[in-house]
Amino acid sequence: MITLALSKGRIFDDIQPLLRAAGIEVLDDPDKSRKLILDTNQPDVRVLLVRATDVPTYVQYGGADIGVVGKDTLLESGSQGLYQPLDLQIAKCRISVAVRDGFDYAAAVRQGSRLKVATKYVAIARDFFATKGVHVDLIKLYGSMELAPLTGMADAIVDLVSTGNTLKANHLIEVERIMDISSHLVVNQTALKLKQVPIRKLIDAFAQAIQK
Ligand SMILES: Nc1ncnc2c1ncn2[C@@H]1O[C@H](COP(=O)(O)OP(=O)(O)OP(=O)(O)O)[C@@H](O)[C@H]1O
Ligand SMILES: O=P(O)(O)OC[C@H]1O[C@H](OP(=O)(O)OP(=O)(O)O)[C@H](O)[C@@H]1O
Repeated sequence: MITLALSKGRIFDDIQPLLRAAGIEVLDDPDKSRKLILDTNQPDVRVLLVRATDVPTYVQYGGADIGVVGKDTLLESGSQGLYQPLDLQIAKCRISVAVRDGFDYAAAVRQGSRLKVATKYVAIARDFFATKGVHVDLIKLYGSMELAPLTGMADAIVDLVSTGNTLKANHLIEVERIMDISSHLVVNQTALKLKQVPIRKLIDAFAQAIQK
């Protein structure tokens, strides 16, 4: 049995074409069912639905053999002991710094001001600003980061950007791109040894499908 950990929503949706290319059809619809273990058309492949941030944990501790997770989550929460064989090139976005329209970020950086930065990505933000030599006070949030500059709680946010619509709708401007993000395949190292043939087969099928 191969157990694949996926998060509901964007990653679940975007991985479907790659699963199909590997001959795997998920039989349940996570939007219609409350089931957390989903069957597939392959009797020896099942899908676990977990929170995006929990995917590395399930794979690390062997609750799942493989998983699909954003690079942002891997960088932020660590990827200890995980084999990362493939960039799946799905759920593509970038992680950026954004400020309220009208806030002079360049001047603040130039003057060496201490910036208040709100983010879910504290580790990534700390690294980024440390490399730039910018002093920051980091405020950890779990969502709706856009509100922090709007309410005066922070000068800037570090968050994911894709179309830019969320920033635009909240009168925020992207001022720096920290890095590009996509989702990666992560594999439990013991599972890779014990179930080498089916896992390699799956990795190869995904790799081929990505190239098409
Ligand atoms: N707007 C976006 N466009 C493309 N990819 C995105 C976007 N937002 C997030 N992602 C990617 O998809 C992954 C999963 O995002 P999703 O919104 O499903 O979970 P989450 O809400 O970030 O996690 P959690 O439920 O654990 O809080 C993110 O880690 C990121 O890599
Ligand atoms: O540039 P855009 O295309 O507007 O995408 C960016 C938005 O996408 C993500 O939120 P998501 O849609 O995952 O909502 P959530 O964080 O509340 O889950 C991210 O946190 C941004 O808010």
